[in-house]
Amino acid sequence: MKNQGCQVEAIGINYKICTGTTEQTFKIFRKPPQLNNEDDGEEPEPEEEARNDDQSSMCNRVRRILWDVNCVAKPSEVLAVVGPSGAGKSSLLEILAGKVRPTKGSILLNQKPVDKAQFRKISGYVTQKDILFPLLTVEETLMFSAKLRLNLPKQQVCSRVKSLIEELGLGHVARTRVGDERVRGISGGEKRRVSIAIEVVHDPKVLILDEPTSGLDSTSAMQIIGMLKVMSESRGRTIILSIHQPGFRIVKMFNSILLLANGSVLHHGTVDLLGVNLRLMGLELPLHVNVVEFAIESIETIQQQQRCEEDWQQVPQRLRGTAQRKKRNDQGESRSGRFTLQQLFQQSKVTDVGMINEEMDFTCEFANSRLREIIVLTHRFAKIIFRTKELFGCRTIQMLISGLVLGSVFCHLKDGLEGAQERVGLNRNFAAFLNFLLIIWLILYTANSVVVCFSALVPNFIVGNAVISGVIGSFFLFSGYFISKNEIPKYWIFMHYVSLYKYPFEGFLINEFSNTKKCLEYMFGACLVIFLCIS
Ligand SMILES: Nc1ncnc2c1ncn2[C@@H]1O[C@H](COP(=O)(O)OP(=O)(O)OP(=O)(O)O)[C@@H](O)[C@H]1O
Repeated sequence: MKNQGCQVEAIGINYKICTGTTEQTFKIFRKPPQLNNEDDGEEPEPEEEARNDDQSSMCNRVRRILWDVNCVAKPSEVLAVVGPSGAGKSSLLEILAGKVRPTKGSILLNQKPVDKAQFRKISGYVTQKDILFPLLTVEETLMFSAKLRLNLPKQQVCSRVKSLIEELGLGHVARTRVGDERVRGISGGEKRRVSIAIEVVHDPKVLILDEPTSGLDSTSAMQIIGMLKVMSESRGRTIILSIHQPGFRIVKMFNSILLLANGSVLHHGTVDLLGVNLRLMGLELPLHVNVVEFAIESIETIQQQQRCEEDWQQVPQRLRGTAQRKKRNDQGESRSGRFTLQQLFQQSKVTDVGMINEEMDFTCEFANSRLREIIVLTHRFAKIIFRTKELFGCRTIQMLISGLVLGSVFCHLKDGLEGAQERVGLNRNFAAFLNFLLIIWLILYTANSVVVCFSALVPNFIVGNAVISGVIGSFFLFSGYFISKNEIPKYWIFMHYVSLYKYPFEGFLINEFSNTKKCLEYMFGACLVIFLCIS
């Protein structure tokens, strides 16, 4: 595979979510609604129209998350997405990473529509929340990630992981378990670095990071962004990251900034350009505040001005012209030198797309075969299971008890036909079929309710897991499916009545066989026993 860069471009991204539904009945069978062009004032595209039709009946409240977002991230550059909390940074990154489908707009990779599957192979995405295996050590976590994503000899994989650990300042915790809220492990900042390392280990062409510096001290944050900067410059990688309150030195490392507020782009360009625009608007940068921080702080003003502008757009053109002339005379355009913030910010949109080679070769396979992936994943799973001593112990005890119970139930079973259930064709009757569906539906809901009930009662996942499999298993065992009520030893009979499977099982029998006059036992070709009813 050639060492080429990737330009990632977002064009006209709109993203809306449905926050209220009218029809809840079939919601579980559908994807969460993400609604379209209700207030666009634009013709929906065919695909959107279809989705709209499907969902419009369900959604009565739509929330706009992103609105006409355009941006470009070039190879060898770091694009920082900034903005206040809730501005839509994470949503945009999820869309760029192909995790979420936008309501409208497209993502281009080197000026071609992105192929999601291919993009996943050449990119890395670090989510805002650290999703790690608490029982693995830092080194093991990275080793498994490297083994899955690299097709290199073990020695090289080890040395790459070791150097990454050193580079990210994780050397002192390399052999410490990651941990979670139950078992104390590495710190929050160290977890953040591990999450980054997992995605960096295979050296992706495009790296998308959602707040990589959150929870880090300023030195560590500097170190991380510095590492990403080096990655982008030396290897031509494209880095897109979101960040809150970057320091002076960090801001200097960004090649371009995308300032978001309320899902709209207020600035897309260099940091210097952002400073120039703010000054042109009469917003003087205070001492000891960097330009990005100041721009975020000034967003209130921008939003106010936007609202004024929107109101202004409502005024008829004729009146607007008169008022405009009056305003110019009153203030003197050249004296103030002020433009609306929106106008100025829009001017700074990046237009220089640069020279990108559209013929870049992206055909690459996964690093390892499916078989090897399964082996690596099985190894990891086995390690985790072995380390979950409580779960391992509970499962072993549970298996032993189940074995003993099974043995005690079936040890006196008679040979021959007696006690065995006959399996014959189901009742071919529409009412019986509907009844069958109803029973299935009831079983599903009953099982669901039992699980929810036990999950509320037990203290944690491990105990819950063991209890629920034991309870469900014994319910199944004593339901009458394997052994009839009369054959169950007296000391276990209570379980038959407690079993939640007994009732649907009998319901099925009644539904399928009652009054069907099916023959249950033949002798010399003649029917001996007919299924009339079940008591
Ligand atoms: N699935 C969803 N359901 C409801 N609201 C959502 C959903 N996804 C995003 N939002 C809302 O969209 C807005 C933007 O969210 P997003 O997480 O993208 O913001 P952000 O800029 O990354 O915020 P922060 O910096 O706090 O992480 C928020 O107000 C959030 O509540």
